[in-house]
Amino acid sequence: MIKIQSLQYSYNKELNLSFRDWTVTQGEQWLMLGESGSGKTTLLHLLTGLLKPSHGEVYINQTAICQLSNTKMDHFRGAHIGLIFQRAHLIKSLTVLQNLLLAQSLAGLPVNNKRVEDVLNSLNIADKKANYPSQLSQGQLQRVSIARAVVNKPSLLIADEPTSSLDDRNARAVLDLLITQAEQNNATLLIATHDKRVQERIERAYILQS
Ligand SMILES: Nc1ncnc2c1ncn2[C@@H]1O[C@H](COP(=O)(O)OP(=O)(O)OP(=O)(O)O)[C@@H](O)[C@H]1O
Repeated sequence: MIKIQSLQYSYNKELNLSFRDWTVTQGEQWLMLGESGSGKTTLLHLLTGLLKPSHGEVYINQTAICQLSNTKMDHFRGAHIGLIFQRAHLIKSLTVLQNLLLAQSLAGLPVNNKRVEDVLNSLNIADKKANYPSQLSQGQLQRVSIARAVVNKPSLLIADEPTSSLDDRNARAVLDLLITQAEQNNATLLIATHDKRVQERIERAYILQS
C-alpha cells in the first residue's frame, strides 16, 4: 500500500536526507517518529507528492507517484489520501457542509450528499453542518478536518501532529476517532508525532534517524 525505495531528498548541496526503505500493508497503523530536524515533514511531503524526491520512488497503491504530473497528483491525492494537520485548514467562507462537498469535487468525484451526511453523523458533528469554521471550537474543528479527510474513503490517512495542541481529553477523543475512522474505512493510518499519548496507542513505528 505504501512502499518507499532508496528515497532521498536534497534541499541543497550540503543537505541530503535519506530515508530507510519502508513497506506498509493496507490497513496497518503506524507512527512516524524522529527528533526535530530528522525529516518527518519532508517525508510526509514526499509521501503526499508535495515534494519530488532527488532519488528513489514512492509507491502508493502500486502507483509510482513521483511520475505523476502535478494535476494528476492533485487528483490522486484527493481520491486516495486523507490529510489531517495539527490545526484544521478549512475554507473560512464555506460552511462545514460546503467544505466537505468541495473535497469531493476537488478529487474529481461525484458529489454525494448522503456520504457527507453519514460522515458528519459518525463524527457526531452533523448539527454543525450549516456553521462556518469560525463558529466552531478547536475540538469541533479537528473533527470536521477528520470528516473532510475521510469523506472520499481514502485508502491512506495521514495525520501530522494531530493531537499536540489538544488537552488530554480532546487528544484521546481525536485519536479514538482517527483509529475508528481508519478501521471503518479499512484505511491505512500514519501519524507523525512527538506526542507520548499517541505512542501508547499504536505499536508500529518508522523511526527517522537524524
Ligand atoms: N525549505 C528548506 N530549505 C532548506 N532546508 C530545509 C528546508 N526545510 C527543511 N529543511 C531542513 O531539512 C531537515 C529536515 O527538516 P524537516 O522539517 O523535514 O524535519 P522534522 O523532522 O519535520 O522537524 P520538526 O519535528 O522540527 O518539524 C532539517 O535539517 C531542516 O533544517
